[in-house]
Parts: sequence; C-alpha cells; structure tokens
Amino acid sequence: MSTSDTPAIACRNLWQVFGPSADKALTEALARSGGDTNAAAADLRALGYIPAVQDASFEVREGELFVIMGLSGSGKSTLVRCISQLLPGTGGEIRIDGENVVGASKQKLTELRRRKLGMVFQHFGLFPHMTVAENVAYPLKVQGVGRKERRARAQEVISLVGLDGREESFPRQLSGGQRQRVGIARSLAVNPDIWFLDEPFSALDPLIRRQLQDEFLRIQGSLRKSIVFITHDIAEALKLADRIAIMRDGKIVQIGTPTEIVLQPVDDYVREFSKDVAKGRHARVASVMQAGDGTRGPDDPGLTTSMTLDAALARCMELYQPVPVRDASGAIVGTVNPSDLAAALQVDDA
Ligand SMILES: Nc1ncnc2c1ncn2[C@@H]1O[C@H](COP(=O)(O)OP(=O)(O)OP(=O)(O)O)[C@@H](O)[C@H]1O
Repeated sequence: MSTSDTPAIACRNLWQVFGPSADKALTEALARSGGDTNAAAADLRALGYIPAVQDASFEVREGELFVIMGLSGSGKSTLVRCISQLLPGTGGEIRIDGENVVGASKQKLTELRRRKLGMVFQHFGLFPHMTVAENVAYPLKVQGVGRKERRARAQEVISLVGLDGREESFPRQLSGGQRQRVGIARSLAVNPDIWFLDEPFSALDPLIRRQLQDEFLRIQGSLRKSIVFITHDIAEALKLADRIAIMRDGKIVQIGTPTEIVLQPVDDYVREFSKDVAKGRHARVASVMQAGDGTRGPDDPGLTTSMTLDAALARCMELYQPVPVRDASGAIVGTVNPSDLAAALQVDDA
C-alpha cells in the first residue's frame, strides 16, 4: 500500500537493450566491465546491440511534473515504454506506487494500465469514425462503465479541456490543437494516478502549443497528477517541469529543477541545451540568494525566493531614480527609468 512518501514511480538501474538475447548480453557485458556501466554500454554497442536505456535511476514524486528531455534517439520514449511495461526492460527495478511491476503478470499489467496509467502521444491516436464524446468515453467502455456514467464523465473531462459544444464532432472536423485536447480528455477519463505524455504538443504550431501548455498547467494545478512528460524542447521543459531529467545516448546525465539545469549544467551537452535560454526568465531568486536575516530598511524592493531573476531585477531597479541619456555630442536629451530598462529586456511569453 502506498503512502504519501512513496514515490509514484521509482526506477533503479533500469536498462533496455535491443538485440538478440539482450538479457544475457547485458549480464555478460556488466561482468566483463566489472560493473562499470559506461564500459558495459560501449561493449554492447561494439557488439551491435542498442542500449537505448542505460542504468537509469530516478524517482517521480506524487503530484510531480517530471520532464524527460534529450535529443532525438536519446532514449526518452523507450524509457517511458519501459516504465509502463510496454517494453519488458532488460534489467533493473521499476516500482509504481511502491509495487514492483517488473515481471508482473499480464493480467496485472493490463489492470495497471487501464486503471492507474494515462497516456497521451504526439499523434493523437483518435478513432476517426467516433465522435469526440465517443472517443473520450471509449476507455470507460473498455472498463465496463455504464452508458450514463460514461457520458457524464466524458462531459466532465471535455469541459475540463475546453471543448464544450464539440462533443458530436468527428476528429477530421477538428484542428490539430483540438484533436490533442480530445487525446488529453480521453486519457483523463479514467482518472489515472500517473500520466505519461510523449511529445503531446510537438505537432502543433507555436502559438497553439503555448496555449495548450498553459491549459495543461492549469489542469495540472487542479488535478496534481504524477506526470512523466517527454519533450525535446528546452523551453517547454523549463516552462512545465518541477524537475527535468536530461538524457543522452540512453543515459540520464542530469536531473534537476529548471533553475539547476539552466544555472548548473553538469556538462557541455546540458549547457548546449540551455545556452540560448533567457536565464532570467527561468532561474529564481532562491538560486542566487545568500541565506540569513538580511537587513530590512527603506531599500526593500519586496523580493521573494520564487520570483524570477527578471522580475527581481525589475523590482530592484525601481529603487533607482531616472538617469540622464545623452546624444552623440554629450548633450542630455532625455532620461531613462532603470526599471524600464530591466522591463524592456524581459520576454513576456514563455
Ligand atoms: N524496437 C526497437 N528495436 C531496436 N531499436 C530500437 C527500438 N526502439 C527504439 N530503438 C532505438 O533506441 C534508441 C532510442 O530510441 P527512442 O525512440 O527511445 O528515442 P527518443 O529519445 O524517444 O527519440 P525521438 O525524440 O526521436 O522520439 C534509438 O537508437 C532507436 O533507434
């Protein structure tokens, strides 16, 4: 039985190796390398195997929005498929709500997927011959929920994703963004505890994508699901995540909060991701604060630990008087308010 301290997901030393007799090949490679997992992965590659997930260990806390990020082919989808046991995994341990799922019976896994896990993929996966309402209610039908209850629940989640009035439309009559909302509503219909989303917004154009991200955050704000969200877009990761895991060649190279990823990248690969990111928009005051009582005098701009650096800078600048601005000859032609300087450098939309 889980308690609130039990992580929603816990993976220990998880491997997924593709190739013939992969279990045996992994055991032998680990033995040859004396347990050095990098050497074992290199060994497997040299033999023609693909170690798509290499020795991954992490936890997703209850109610946490955990983002997995990495370049194409780094193993993100494979990792998530292992967790949900759509792939068996080649080694390691996976616990969902404290329960070991590796080697669980087919029946138990089907039950787990139906009742506990929700999934949303990039390519909506809607049934073209079913209406929005029927698509959304479908997983409930599979669960054997009665027609009336199905309808009521479908209506509830259709409203939640902002599709009221489109219940009787068919997928072909909807825009890409609306179709993805149907996908989200369908995955929420069974009220899953754990929600997997694999690049759900990447087929959408930037504006719609941002709108859906905002709505997604709103929905998560009220539902507090435990979420594993895959993206290869750093801006999306930073905007959504409580914590981010960065994958490279099957390996998790860093796990951290958005601030940690941006301000303390562990290597050049992670640094490369965040190099064009406006750090002031994502890093929080807590990351640069020196702990202590401090002094509270007339010069207190009212900063809080959770404020972004951009917002904090603008507040601090409000303490200054307007300063003169000169033309090329040195004559004063105007003034500028320091807080306006800081505000002008901020990017409004995330
Ligand atoms: N069934 C499979 N058989 C063999 N190799 C596979 C299989 N599935 C994935 N791979 C390989 O595993 C590696 C990781 O793939 P995966 O799809 O997990 O990456 P990804 O990070 O999700 O990529 P993308 O962002 O492009 O979806 C790739 O080299 C891929 O070719």
